[in-house]
Amino acid sequence: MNDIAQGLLAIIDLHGITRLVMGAAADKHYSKKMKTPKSKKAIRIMEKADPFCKIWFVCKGALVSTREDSGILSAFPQTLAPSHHSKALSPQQGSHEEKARNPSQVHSSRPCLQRCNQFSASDLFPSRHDNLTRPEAVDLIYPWEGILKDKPSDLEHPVSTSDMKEMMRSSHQELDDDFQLLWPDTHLSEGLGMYADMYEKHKEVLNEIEAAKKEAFKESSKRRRAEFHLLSAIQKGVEEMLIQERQENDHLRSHIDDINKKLQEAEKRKIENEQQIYELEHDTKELQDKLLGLQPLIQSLKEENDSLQHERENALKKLEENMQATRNMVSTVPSDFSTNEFSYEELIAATRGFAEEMKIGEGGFGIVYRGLLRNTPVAVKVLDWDGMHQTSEFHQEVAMLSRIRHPNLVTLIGICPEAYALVYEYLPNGSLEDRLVCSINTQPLSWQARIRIIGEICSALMFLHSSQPHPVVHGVLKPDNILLDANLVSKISDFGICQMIIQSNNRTNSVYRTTKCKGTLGYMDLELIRAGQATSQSDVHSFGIIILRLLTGWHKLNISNRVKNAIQNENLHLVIDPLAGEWPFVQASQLAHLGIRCIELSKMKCADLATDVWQEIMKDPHIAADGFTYEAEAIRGWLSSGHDRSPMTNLKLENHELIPNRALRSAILEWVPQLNQ
Ligand SMILES: Nc1ncnc2c1ncn2[C@@H]1O[C@H](COP(=O)(O)OP(=O)(O)OP(=O)(O)O)[C@@H](O)[C@H]1O
Repeated sequence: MNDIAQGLLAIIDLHGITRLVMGAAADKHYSKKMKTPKSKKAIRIMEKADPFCKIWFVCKGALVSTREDSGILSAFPQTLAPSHHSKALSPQQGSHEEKARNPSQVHSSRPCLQRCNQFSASDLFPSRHDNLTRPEAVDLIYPWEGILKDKPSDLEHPVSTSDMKEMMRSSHQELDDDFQLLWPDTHLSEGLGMYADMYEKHKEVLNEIEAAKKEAFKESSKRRRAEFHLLSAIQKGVEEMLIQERQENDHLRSHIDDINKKLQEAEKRKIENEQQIYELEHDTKELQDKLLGLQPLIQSLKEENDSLQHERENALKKLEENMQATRNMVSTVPSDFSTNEFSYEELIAATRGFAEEMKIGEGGFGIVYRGLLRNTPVAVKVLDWDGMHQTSEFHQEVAMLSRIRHPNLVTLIGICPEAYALVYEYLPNGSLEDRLVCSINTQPLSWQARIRIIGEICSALMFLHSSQPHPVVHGVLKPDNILLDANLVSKISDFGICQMIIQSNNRTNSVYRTTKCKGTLGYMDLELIRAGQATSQSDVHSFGIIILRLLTGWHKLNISNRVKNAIQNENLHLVIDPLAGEWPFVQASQLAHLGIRCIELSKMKCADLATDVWQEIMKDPHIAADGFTYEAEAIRGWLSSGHDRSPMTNLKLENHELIPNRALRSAILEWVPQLNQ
């Protein structure tokens, strides 16, 4: 409660205070001329305080003014006004009983109180208060001391409650004494004589009036208290309500602010979206226009594509026809065909007179020299030929062999009958044997290259075995006879030579072949050797051994039994050649089975690479992004297992698209029935 005056008023009402002494102004403002209170609080108390409360306003120890308890005094009948009837009152009856019940009210009804207007502060307060070191501090009684937290500045030195009570008691006593002086008992008894009855009645009436007044005052106080409590409660409620409303308003305002912000953002987004839609519509329209403009181009491209497709089909058809014609040409040896023949002088010039430094090596059939013939690098094989009398036969056989062309057969360029020499294309990367033993510190062949080479050898062998009018058998197939070109593409050399030599020497010495074919025993079937015959079965057997050699890197006899055991013991992974890199186990296992199968097939008369082996290698050839042809299932498996590099080149594949190799497929399909005839 910050309004002190209001607080004092409430306390006056609450406690029914009827006597109050309070400061009229701060001491420093005191002047003798001061007749009314100057402090705002004092003025307000004077104006608003309960009319029953009499107030003495003091300043610097002097009484400045008094506000009478006009409510009570005015309630008295005029006849009882102290100035007229003071002598009619019985001091004993009036003072003592009433003093006991409500001394303040009794005092207020005493005529002597009228004199208080003329009292100085020292008159009002007993002499002992004059001894107060600071009389000006006696401004206000604080029975409620502690309730008011802040004392007003002009009430800096309030008198204690006990002091004030004492002051009041002394004052009452003094007033009683005055009565005693005015109405001594002797005068009363004498004066009442004739008016005794009247006096008694008067007294009764006065008592009744007094009682009624008390009752009225009590009621009024009670009502005011109730009103005060009610007002306080209402005020408190209103304040709480206001606080709550303020909080709600704040909350509502912040909520509205949030909504406004969101609205603004939504508006912004809406504008952006509209802008985007507009741009998209614009772009769409532009694209549609462009598309319309491109329509003729698309149409012409479509037509071009159709015609190209048509051309392609025709080309394929032509290719197939050409292939067929080639096959017919190969199978039919024209009588007038003339082989490239080189003179002995030419060979001497090409090989620098068969110089030692031009010698590449020596095999079972003769010595091989490197040379440059007609600006072409060549390999010249001078045969160790002792059947001089059969020159015509040699000529015929070689002529036949020189017509056989296949990408995986070393091309026989020509012959030199004078020197019994064969002139071949030169293959710079040596033999498969050299690569397998990594001679001259060459890199080992990868498993991809090995699988490719197996396919190439199979293809070449099939071609030889299907040659017309009679099949060409290699007879001594081994890694030394498989040469590699600059791109490590494998080519079989010496095909037909063994057979030719055997045939030419058959009549004289059947053991010749085996003694001459050094290093071939591991690749030839002993039974076939004993039978003294080189057949396609012997080639299949050798091919099986070569497969196992490429798979394991072993150069051992009995290799097929060792691989078989590994398969049975489920430890094939222990026998595959680690130098070839990380073999895909499925392919490695397939190759192991294929190699063993070839060896077993060779024992049967019906062994056929095309139907029994090749079919397993290629059923549905597809071209991958690296340009190589693969079995569709194998290359799909390769790609789907996460590989993105070429199995052949190990370079990254540009894409994973596979194009069916229709030409090869149709060739295979055509081939197979022919082979089976
Ligand atoms: N066309 C060729 N180009 C390059 N080198 C060749 C060519 N032909 C053969 N050679 C090499 O000449 C050497 C001798 O080859 P040759 O074919 O006479 O014997 P071989 O195959 O090793 O054994 P055999 O003839 O007893 O089977 C080998 O090192 C071989 O690699």
